[in-house]
Amino acid sequence: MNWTSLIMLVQVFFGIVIGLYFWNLLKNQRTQRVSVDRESRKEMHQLQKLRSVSLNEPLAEKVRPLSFTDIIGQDEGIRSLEAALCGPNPQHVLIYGPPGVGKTAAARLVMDKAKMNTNSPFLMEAPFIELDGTTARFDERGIADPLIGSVHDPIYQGAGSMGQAGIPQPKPGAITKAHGGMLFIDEIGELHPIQLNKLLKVLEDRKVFLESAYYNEENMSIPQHVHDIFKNGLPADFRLIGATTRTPEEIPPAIRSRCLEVYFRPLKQKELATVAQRAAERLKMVIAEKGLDTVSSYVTNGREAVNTVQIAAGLATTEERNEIEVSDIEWVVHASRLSRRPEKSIHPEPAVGRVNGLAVYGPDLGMLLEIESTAKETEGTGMLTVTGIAEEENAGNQMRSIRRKSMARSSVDNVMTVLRRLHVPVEQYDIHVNFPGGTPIDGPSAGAAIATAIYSAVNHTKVKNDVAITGELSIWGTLKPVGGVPSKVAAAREAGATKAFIPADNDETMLHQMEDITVTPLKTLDELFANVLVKQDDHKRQQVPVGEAPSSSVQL
Ligand SMILES: Nc1ncnc2c1ncn2[C@@H]1O[C@H](COP(=O)(O)OP(=O)(O)OP(=O)(O)O)[C@@H](O)[C@H]1O
Repeated sequence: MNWTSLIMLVQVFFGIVIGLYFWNLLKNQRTQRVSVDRESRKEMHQLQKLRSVSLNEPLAEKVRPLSFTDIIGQDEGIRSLEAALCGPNPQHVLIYGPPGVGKTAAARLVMDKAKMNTNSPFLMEAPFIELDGTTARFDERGIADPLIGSVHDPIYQGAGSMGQAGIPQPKPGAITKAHGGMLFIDEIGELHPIQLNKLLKVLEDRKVFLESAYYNEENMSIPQHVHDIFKNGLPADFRLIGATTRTPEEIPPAIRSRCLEVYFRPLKQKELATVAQRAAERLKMVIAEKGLDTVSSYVTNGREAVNTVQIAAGLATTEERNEIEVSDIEWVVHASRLSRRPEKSIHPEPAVGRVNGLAVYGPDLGMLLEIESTAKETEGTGMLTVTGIAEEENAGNQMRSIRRKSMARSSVDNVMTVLRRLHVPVEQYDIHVNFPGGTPIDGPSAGAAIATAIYSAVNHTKVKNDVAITGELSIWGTLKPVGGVPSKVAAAREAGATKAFIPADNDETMLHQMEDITVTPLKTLDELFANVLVKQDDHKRQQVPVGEAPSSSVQL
């Protein structure tokens, strides 16, 4: 055997070895693919089997509002929503309101309404994307950001063929999916502050730039579309609808200033009964008037009304009835541990030391705030006791937080100064001011009402029972403007008051258009006393001893 044939033999040998290696590699790949295909077919079969099974439509779906007319009691909010989004120049919107009053239901319907307007920039195929602020996870490393989008870097498992080639892959977030349409973020106030800041930037730029340490613009193996995304950003031109149960003050001003603010209000008892009635109709059930009364006096919002009817309907159906009985509703309210709504209403008679103040306890949520005061003449210097208020409060924001004496307590001190200026001998009395009801009260807006209660107690003069008062009191005795006056006046009317006294600086035309209540703007405490205290002739002056509870006082 010569050298040539030996070399050929070696070449053939290596050729066979290399051939066998590649053949083996291919075989392995094929076997792998066959087993992946087999596995995938099995999974697909399983998936189809799962999809073939479906229960009937959940009751919650059956009663979901299908048009704006199905949403009860929110005409004003819906009107603002339509004005903001259904015209030729749609704007970003923030919807405030308590839980379960129809914010989500309205937001889901507004896109269809907008598309009906031929001048609307939303195309027929415009997307409506929903995201929940409470579950939109914030990931500092930006590996997965469902809101803004993220880049799947080649180091991560499952980066696929692009990953193996060292290519970073941009993954669009909700803002890009909503491009050309609307992005609805429920509970927007729960988003992480950094997410909110990023969102703000997107609202400005109408596109989003993603970043990756693995991106290199010189890298020719990176596909054209990836280069384009890193250079020009992903489109994100949408209109935002944010819904929140928080108050406007809790939402960053930068977001608020870019949005039209819309308010959904709590539902009144009658409206809750209508929601319950409609839910029963949609479930093809009959419900008696008394049943509706029971539902509406226990539930606090539309969702609770609908849920109560659904469970009661379930009870009736299992007993093959199509009528929901009062006992079904009673069973549900007790099983759900619902308690009867405390209906605040004015007292039937005027009394000494008892005043109807007004407060707000959430966006657009006003309430009648009872204030009571007693005054007992004393030998020495009188003592002042204030109960039912918050003792201290936290103010400021996340950057700077301060603790201060409660504003309600400070207003009582201001009141004492004003009364001394009016020559009311407050230091000769032990005075007790109480805010009954169990909710710690805070804020300065009850100043005028507190002054009336103390003045009334010291002078044994009754306060009219059908009047309600709001207004901060300056130490000079003037009434200063306060927030939430329309909802406070509405709450006063609901409670049966026929006259509301507000600071002159809060005077608005809409307040005078309210039915069943007269709204009077005032400048000073003197004017207030002249209007709200019962004028009595000296001989008729009531004989309630100082400090004794008025006859019509509530038992706590
Ligand atoms: N004003 C209403 N009119 C009719 N139905 C209502 C109303 N409010 C709530 N509902 C019923 O309650 C369900 C839940 O309401 P929705 O999700 O719109 O409330 P929400 O204000 O968005 O509450 P949350 O802040 O808790 O998300 C609705 O699908 C509807 O069946």
